[in-house]
Amino acid sequence: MRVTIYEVGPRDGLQNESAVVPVEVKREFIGRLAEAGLTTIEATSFVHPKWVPQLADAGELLESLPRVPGVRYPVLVPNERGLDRATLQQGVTDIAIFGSATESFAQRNLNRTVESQFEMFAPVVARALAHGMRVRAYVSMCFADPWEGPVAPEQVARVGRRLLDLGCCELSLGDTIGVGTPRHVEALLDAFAEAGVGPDRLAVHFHDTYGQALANTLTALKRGITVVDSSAGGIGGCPYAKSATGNLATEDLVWMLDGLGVETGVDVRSLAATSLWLAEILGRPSPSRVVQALAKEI
Ligand SMILES: CC(C)(COP(=O)([O-])OP(=O)([O-])OC[C@H]1O[C@@H](n2cnc3c(N)ncnc32)[C@H](O)[C@@H]1OP(=O)([O-])[O-])[C@@H](O)C(=O)NCCC(=O)NCCSC(=O)C[C@@](C)(O)CC(=O)[O-]
Repeated sequence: MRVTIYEVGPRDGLQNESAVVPVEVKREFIGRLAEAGLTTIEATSFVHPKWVPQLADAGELLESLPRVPGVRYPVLVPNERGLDRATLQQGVTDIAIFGSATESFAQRNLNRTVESQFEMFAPVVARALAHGMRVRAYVSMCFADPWEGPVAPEQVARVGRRLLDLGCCELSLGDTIGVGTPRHVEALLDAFAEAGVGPDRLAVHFHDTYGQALANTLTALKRGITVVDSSAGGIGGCPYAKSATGNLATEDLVWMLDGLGVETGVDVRSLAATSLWLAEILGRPSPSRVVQALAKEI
């Protein structure tokens, strides 16, 4: 078995830093992630720079990224303006749109209703596919929403199905505020199966607020999912969902997968060294237990 790790640290992680990280640091971070063996590294976002100033340097960053054979750098794109900006850059081959399962988050994150988000995304996906790009979709607030409480799995599956039907090749299921447990994961995957979406088209994206991300990931793997999102050192969050903390740490994920004999191609020690380097720059320790444990021997 092989699991593809979809690294989101440079985007999901750095978008939530209070300080703006210099473009040179981002470039070195991404280069080091590729050296550690990660092959899918979500680099940045072409969202409105006023909404996420931390990623306002998206164009400059992409221009200067090392082109490593076999390494892809997907970027978030919410709308046609974002796609215009992304396609100005050489070598953008993968984009991701990001929808919400709930009205409250759709409004706060996209300034749209759940229904009108599809109208915004449809031309983006059509144009990106015509350019030969690969398009992923996210659906956020898959288990609960800070303003609306628990979210019904069927509601998430309905939104997710519509995002996939736009022509996206993969749907990443976001536990944006990190409250889900394995039982919720089972129920959500049942709802997707019911809606005709199997694990081959799904990825999982767990924030680790309540320490459940690894257990949730294992549950998803047992259900046949083979693409897992995580962020180096466990940095991350979402600026429009204040209760969101970091993603599942990539080191915690790799440690578990190594132990299970599942191939990832990632060197956990090299990755932890990068997270320690970044933690020094960010001025606070990595929340990852594996990074903390390896710090003693690196
Ligand atoms: C979607 C919008 C743009 C709508 O924002 P809006 O204000 O409704 O935009 P608009 O379409 O009304 O346009 C207003 C102005 O913004 C400009 N504009 C419009 N779009 C862009 C763009 N792309 N780049 C640059 N400029 C842009 C546009 O050109 C126009 O300029 P004007 O004509 O007034 O001079 C805004 O809500 C936005 O940027 N939202 C992004 C929020 C975000 O990035 N959140 C974090 C990522 S999602 C996440 O983290 C969750 C995830 C994916 O990790 C999964 C999980 O954990 O659940």
